[in-house]
Amino acid sequence: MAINNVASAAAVPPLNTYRVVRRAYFNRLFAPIYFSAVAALFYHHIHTLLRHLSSGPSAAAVVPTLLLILADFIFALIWLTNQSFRYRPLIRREFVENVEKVSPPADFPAMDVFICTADPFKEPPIATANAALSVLAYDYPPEKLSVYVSDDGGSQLTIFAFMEAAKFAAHWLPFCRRNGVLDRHPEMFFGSCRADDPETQKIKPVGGIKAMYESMKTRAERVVEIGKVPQEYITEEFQREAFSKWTPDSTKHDHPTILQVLMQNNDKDTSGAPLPNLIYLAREKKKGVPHQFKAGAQNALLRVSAMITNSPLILMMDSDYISTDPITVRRILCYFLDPAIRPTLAYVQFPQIYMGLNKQDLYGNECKKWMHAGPHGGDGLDGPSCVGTGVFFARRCFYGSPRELSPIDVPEMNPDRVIEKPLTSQPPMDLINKVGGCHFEAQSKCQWGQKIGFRYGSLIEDYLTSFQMHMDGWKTVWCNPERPAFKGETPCTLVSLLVQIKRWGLGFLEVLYSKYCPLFVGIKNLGFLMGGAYSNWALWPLSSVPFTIYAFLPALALLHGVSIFPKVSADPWFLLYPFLFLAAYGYEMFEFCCLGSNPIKWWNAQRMFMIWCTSSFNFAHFEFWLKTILGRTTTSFGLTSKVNDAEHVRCYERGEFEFGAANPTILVPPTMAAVVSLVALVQGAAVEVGVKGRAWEEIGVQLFLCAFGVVNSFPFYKGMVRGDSLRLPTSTTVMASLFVVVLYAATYFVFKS
Ligand SMILES: O=c1ccn([C@@H]2O[C@H](COP(=O)(O)OP(=O)(O)O[C@H]3O[C@H](CO)[C@@H](O)[C@H](O)[C@H]3O)[C@@H](O)[C@H]2O)c(=O)[nH]1
Ligand SMILES: [Mn+2]
Repeated sequence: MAINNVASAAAVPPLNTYRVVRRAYFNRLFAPIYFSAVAALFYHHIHTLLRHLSSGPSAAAVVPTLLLILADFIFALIWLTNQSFRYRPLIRREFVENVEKVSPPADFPAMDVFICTADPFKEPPIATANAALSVLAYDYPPEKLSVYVSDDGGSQLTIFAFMEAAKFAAHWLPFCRRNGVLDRHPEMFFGSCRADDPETQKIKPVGGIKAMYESMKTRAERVVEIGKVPQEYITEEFQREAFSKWTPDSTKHDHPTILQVLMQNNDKDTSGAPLPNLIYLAREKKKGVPHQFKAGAQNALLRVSAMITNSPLILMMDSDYISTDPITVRRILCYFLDPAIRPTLAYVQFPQIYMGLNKQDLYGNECKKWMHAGPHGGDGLDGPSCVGTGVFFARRCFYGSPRELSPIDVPEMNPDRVIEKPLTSQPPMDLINKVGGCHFEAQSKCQWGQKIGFRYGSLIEDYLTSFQMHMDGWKTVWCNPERPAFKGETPCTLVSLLVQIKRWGLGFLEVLYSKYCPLFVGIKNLGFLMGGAYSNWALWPLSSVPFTIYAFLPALALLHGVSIFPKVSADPWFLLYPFLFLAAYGYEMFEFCCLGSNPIKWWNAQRMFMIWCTSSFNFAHFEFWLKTILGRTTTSFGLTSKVNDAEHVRCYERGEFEFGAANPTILVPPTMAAVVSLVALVQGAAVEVGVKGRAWEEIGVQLFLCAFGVVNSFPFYKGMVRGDSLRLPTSTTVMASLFVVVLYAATYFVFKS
C-alpha cells in the first residue's frame, strides 16, 4: 500500500514529530572557534617544520614534527567530519495511538522478520529461539507476521530448538496477550525476574507455562551438550521429515538448501487464534563457493522469503538480539504509513542497547559516541547509517533507487508483488532451491551484493549497504523510544571485544580504501554533511595512527631527553595545546552526559577507545594490508561467542579488567603503551628534572602526556601485579617490555642525530 499523495497528509492525524536538540545551536558557535584553533595549530606546525628544514635539518627535529603533523591531521579530519553528527541531531516522537486511525489492523502491511545465526556452539540455539519468540509475540495481526531463521551453521541442533519453540509458542503467545506481558522474551520473563519492566514482574506465571519453558530449555541445551539430537527427542512425523534433509555427508560448509516450515497461519494457538509463520532456512553451501557471511545469508533470506510471503516490511535481527516492546511494529508504522515520509523511507533503525553491562560500563560497550550520538546526528541529515540489527526495512529499498526499480530476473522477486493468501501449503520448493542455491548469485544478471540486496565487499555489510542506499536517494529514520524496543548481547570479555572491534575496523578500512571511499564518493554524491558523516565512520579505524603516535612518540623522545612540544608558558602556541585537548574532551563528555550517560562511563569509554586504537585498529590495518598485498579476498568473520566463561563474567562484574586469555597477542600494544608511559614519566620527572636539573617547562607537555597514559593504563598495571588467574599474563608483560626496549634502541638513531 503506497500512499504517494503528500497533499493528503493534512487529512490524517499526526503519526510522528521531531525537534532539533538545543546543543546543536551551541555547537554552531563552538565549532568555528575550535576550527580556528585547529587552523592555528597547523600554521604553527608548518612554521616549525620550515624552520627545522632551513636550519640544517636533523632527524631529531624533523621526524617528530612530521609525525605530529600526520597525527594532528588525522585528528582534525575526524573532528571535522564529526561535525556532521553535531550539526542537527533530532529528537523524534511517534503517536502510536494514531496508527489505527490511519489504517485498521486488517490493512496493516505484512512483515517478515529475519534472524541470523551461524554456529550453535557460539550462539546457543535456545537464545536464538528466545529471540524468535520475542518477535512472534509482537502485538500485530499474526497472519501478517512471518519469522525466518537463517542458520549458517546448517545445524540440526538449531532447528531442534526452533521445533521446541514452535510448540511453546502456541502457549506463550496467548499467555502474553492475556496478561499484557511487555517483556515477551521467555528467558527474561522466567529467568528469576530479570525482566526490567516492573509491570512484567508483577505477573505470576500461571499453570504449567514456566515448567513448559524449562523443559524446552533443558532439551535444547541437552542436544548442544551432546552434539546431536537423540532419537527419543524425535517424536513427530514433521520432525523426522525435517531431519531427513540432512544427509550423512552434510557439513556446515557443504549441504543443500534446507527449508522447513515449523509453524504456519492455519495452525492455532491454545486460545484458537492463528499463529504467525515460523520458517527455518539453511541456504545451500558448497566448499570453495564464497558465501559472503551475514550479507550472503540476508540476501538468501530476501530471495527465499520473496517466494513465500514477500512482505513489504522486513525486520532484521541478530541471534543475540531480542525485542523488548511488543508495540514496536506499530511504532514503525508511524513512519511507514506517513505519506510524507514513506516514498523514500528505506529503514527505521533502533539503537543497539546491551544487556549484562557492568554498572559503570567498564569496557565502554555502550558506544555512546558511535551508536547513539552518531545516528542521532545523522537523523537530522538524510538519516542514520544502518547497524545491522533492530532495523525495519522497506523490502523495496533492496531493489534500486526510490525512483527506479532495478530489473529483476525472477518475477516472483518483485518487491511490489503482493501475496494475499496466507501460507497454508508446502512452499514452492523448486523456486526456493533455485534462489537459495549457492550458485544463484553468480548466474543472476541482477548483481546481487553490488547493485541489489545487501552489499558485499566489507565485513560491515550494514554500513556499506546503507551508504549505497543513501547515495541512491533513500532516506532513513532513527527511532529511539523511551522504553527500549530491542536489547542485545555484546562481548563482555576484553579479548573477544577487541577481536570484534578489529573486525569492525577491518570492515571500515575495506570501505575507506575501496572505490566507494566516502571521503570522495560520499562527499561528491551526498554533500559535505552526509558524506562527512559516512567518512567519519570510515575514518574510525584510522584513529589508531594519531593515538599510537601520541602514546609512543612523546614518551620515547622523553627517554632520549628530547623535547618536541612548545615550552609550558603563556606563549599562545603552547596554550593551543591545552585548549584543543580540553575543549575536545570536554565537549565529548558533555555530549555523553546529554545522551543520558555519566562522567565515569565517559572516562571508561575514552580509555577503552585508546585500547581499541593501539590494539584492535592496528591489527585491523595489519590484516588489511596483508590481505591486500597477498590478494586474498576472503577474511573470516570472527563470529563473537555468546557463551561467556563464568569466571570472566564475575571479574568483569566486579569492575576489574580480565586479561587471562588464550591469545593475548592483541593485548601486547596497549601493554607496551602502559610500560613506555610509566618508564618515561619516571625518567622525565626523576632523571631529567630531578637529577639533571632540566627546567620542567621544557618537557611539560610530554610529562603530561605520559602521565595521561599512565592514568589510563591503571587497569594494566593492576593486571600485572594481581594474583588471580585472569591477570595480565606475565608473558605479555615481558614481550611488551622487550618490544619497548627494541623501540627505544631503534629510535636512538633518530633522536641522537
Ligand atoms: O557467516 C556468518 C557470520 C555471522 N552471521 C550472523 O551475523 C550476526 C552478527 O554476528 P556477531 O558475531 O554477533 O557480530 P557483532 O559484531 O555483534 O555484529 C554487529 O556487527 C555486524 C557487522 O560486522 C552487524 O552485521 C551486526 O548486525 C552488528 O550487530 C549474528 O547473528 C551471526 O549469526 C551469519 O549469519 N553468517
Ligand atoms: Mn552480536
